[in-house]
Amino acid sequence: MASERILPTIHSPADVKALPFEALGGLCGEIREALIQTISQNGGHLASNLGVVELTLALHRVFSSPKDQIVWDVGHQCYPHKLLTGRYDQFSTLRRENGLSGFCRPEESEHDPFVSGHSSTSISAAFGLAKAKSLQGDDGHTIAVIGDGALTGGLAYEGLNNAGRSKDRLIVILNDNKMSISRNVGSVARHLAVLRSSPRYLRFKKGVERFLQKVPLVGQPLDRAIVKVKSGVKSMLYGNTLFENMGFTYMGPVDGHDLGKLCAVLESCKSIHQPVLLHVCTVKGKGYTFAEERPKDFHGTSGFDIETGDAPASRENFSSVFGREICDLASGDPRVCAVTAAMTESTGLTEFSHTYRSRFFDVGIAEEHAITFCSGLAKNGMLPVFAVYSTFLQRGYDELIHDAALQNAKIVLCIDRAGLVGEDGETHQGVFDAAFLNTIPNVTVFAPSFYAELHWMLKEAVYQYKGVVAVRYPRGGEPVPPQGYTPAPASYSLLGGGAKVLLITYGRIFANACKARESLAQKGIEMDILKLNRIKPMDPQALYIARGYQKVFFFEEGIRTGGVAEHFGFSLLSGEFNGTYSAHTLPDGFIAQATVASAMKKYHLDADSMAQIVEQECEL
Ligand SMILES: Cc1ncc(C[n+]2csc(CCOP(=O)(O)OP(=O)(O)O)c2C)c(N)n1
Ligand SMILES: CC(=O)[C@@H](O)[C@H](O)COP(=O)(O)O
Ligand SMILES: [Mg+2]
Repeated sequence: MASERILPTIHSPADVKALPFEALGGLCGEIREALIQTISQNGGHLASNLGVVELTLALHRVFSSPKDQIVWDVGHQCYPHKLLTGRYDQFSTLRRENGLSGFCRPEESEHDPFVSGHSSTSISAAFGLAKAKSLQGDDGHTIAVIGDGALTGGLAYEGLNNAGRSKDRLIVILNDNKMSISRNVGSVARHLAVLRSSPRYLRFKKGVERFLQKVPLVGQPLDRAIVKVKSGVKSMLYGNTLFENMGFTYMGPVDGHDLGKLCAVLESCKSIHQPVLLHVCTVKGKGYTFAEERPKDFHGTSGFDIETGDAPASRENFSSVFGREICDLASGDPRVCAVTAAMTESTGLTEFSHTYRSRFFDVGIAEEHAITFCSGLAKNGMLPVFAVYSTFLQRGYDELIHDAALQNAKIVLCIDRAGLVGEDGETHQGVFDAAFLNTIPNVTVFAPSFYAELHWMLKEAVYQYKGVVAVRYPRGGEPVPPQGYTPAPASYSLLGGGAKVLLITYGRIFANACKARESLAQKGIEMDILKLNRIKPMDPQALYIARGYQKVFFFEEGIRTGGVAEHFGFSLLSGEFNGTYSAHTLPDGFIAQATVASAMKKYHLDADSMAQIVEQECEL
C-alpha cells in the first residue's frame, strides 16, 4: 500500500517539528518532487532549491519561525521554506501573476521577515533584526542563510564586520556549494575550499561537546568560556578562519545533506549566544541528476522536460547578440575588456570569457566594485564594457557618479534586462535605470529597439563618445521590425511627417507604436512617430520636431518620475509649444510579477492601448 504523503499535511513549522525523525527523509523526497514538478512548468530557480532541502528542514526542526527569523540571501532558494511554512497549497502559482513570489516576501507570509531578490543583504538585515530583538528583550534567534556566491558581495562583509563580536543571537549559515550561477570566483572562494578540506575543526568541536555534556550545570557563561578556549586552541593548531578574525564563532564544515548532523550542529549554534557562522557544504541540484550535472542550466530555468532534462532551445536574444558584437570589437582592439558581476552566461559573455581570457573579468556579485574597477581600467587606457542587468546596476549609483562620471572615465555599460522582466517580479524589474541615469552628468544613454541598432550603438558607445556611455536593451529577443523601417545610425528617427499627432517612444515598445499607427491609419487617424535612439542627452533637434505637432504622446517602459517622458515634456512645455502633451509610463511604484505581455497591457504600453489612448484624445 502506498504510504500517505506528508507534504500536504504540513501547514506550519510546528507540523515539521511534530514529525518523527524517521519521516524526514521521505519528506525531503516529496519536497524535491514538488520543486521539480512546479519549476518544470512555471520556471524558477531549481538547482539552488534542491541543494537546501535538508538545511531548510533542519532549520524548521531546530528553530521556531516566526519567533526565530530566517533571512534567505537573494531568496532564490527559499522555495522549500515556502513549502514548509503554509504555502504548499499555493505552490502551483509560483512566479505567476498574483501567485507566490519566487523570492521572500513579507507581504506573503509572516515567515518571510525581509524582502529579497538582490544578493548579499542577509547578514546586514539579520543583524538589524537581531539587534532590535536584543534591545526589546526578545530572546528569539535570527538566522541569515547566505550562499558562497552571495558572499562575494561587499555588503556581506560590511554586515560581518559590524556584527562580529556583538552579543546578539545571530547565526550566519554559509551554504557553500562552490557555485555562484557559474563556478564561484575569487580569493574567498579559495579560502572556503581550504576550510572544506579541513573537517578537523568540527571533530575537535565534537570532542568539546562530549566534554561539555559530562560537566554538570553547563550554563551560558561556561558555554562561552568553552567556545573561547576551543577557538584559541584551534587557532593555535590550524590558524584562524576569516570569520573568526571578524569576530564570529566558526562551526563546520558540515555535510548539508545529513539531517541528523545538521540538526545537532544547529542545536549547538543555538546555545552560543553570540554571532556564529556555520559552514554548510551542499551540492547544487542535489537529487535531480540533470541539475547536479548541469547546475548552471538549472540555476534559473524557464521550464524543462522532467524526463530528459531538456529545456526549449534558447533563441537569439539581445544578450547573445551583444555577446557576438563585443567579441567582434575585442578581436580588432586589444583594449576592449568585458566585465561581469557573476552573470557571464546570462549577459552573453560566455564566448568572450573563453576567447579573451585575460581581458575578461568576473568580479563576483560586486556591481559597485565592477564600476570602480572599470574606471580604473579606463583611466589607464583600456576600454572596459560592463554587462549588467538594469536592476543590479542600481547597486552602483554612487560609483557611477563619484568614480566614473565625475572624472569622465570612459566606461561602457551594457544594460541588460532593461524594462519589464516578467516572472522575477518587483525586485528584478529594470524600470529605474533610465530615470536614475538621467540624473548623472557626463552620461550618454542609447536604447536600441532591434539587434541592428544594438550593433551600431555599441560601436558608437565604444568609439565615439566620452564619459560613461550606456546601451540599454530588454530581456529576450527583438520585436518584429515594422515593415518599411530601416534602422539608421542617428540619435532619433521620424516615421511619417505632416500629421498633427505625434507619438514619441524608444526601445522595444517602438514596435507596439508602429502597430498602433497602422491600426489608427485604418480608422483615418494619421500619426507620426518619433523614435529616440539616444535618450540622454536629448537631441535638441528632436525637441524642435515635436514642437510642430498639435498632440504629442510619449510612451515609456520605465517609471515616470525622472524618466525620459518627463524630461522631454518639461523641455517641450517650457519652450514654444502650443499643443498638448501627455506621458504614458509605468507608474512610480514596484511592478508585480506577471508576463511581460500582461504587464504591458496593464500599463497601457501594448499596441491596442496605445491606439486607444491616441484615438480617445483625438476625438476630444
Ligand atoms: C546584486 C545582485 N547581483 C546579481 C544577482 C544574480 N544572482 C542571483 S543568484 C546568484 C548566484 C548566487 O550564488 P549563491 O549565493 O552561491 O547561491 P546558490 O545559487 O549557489 O545557492 C546571482 C549572481 C543578484 N540576485 N543580485
Ligand atoms: C536569482 C536572480 O537574481 C537571477 O538568477 C535572475 O532570476 C535571473 O533572471 P534571468 O532569467 O532574467 O536571467
Ligand atoms: Mg553557491
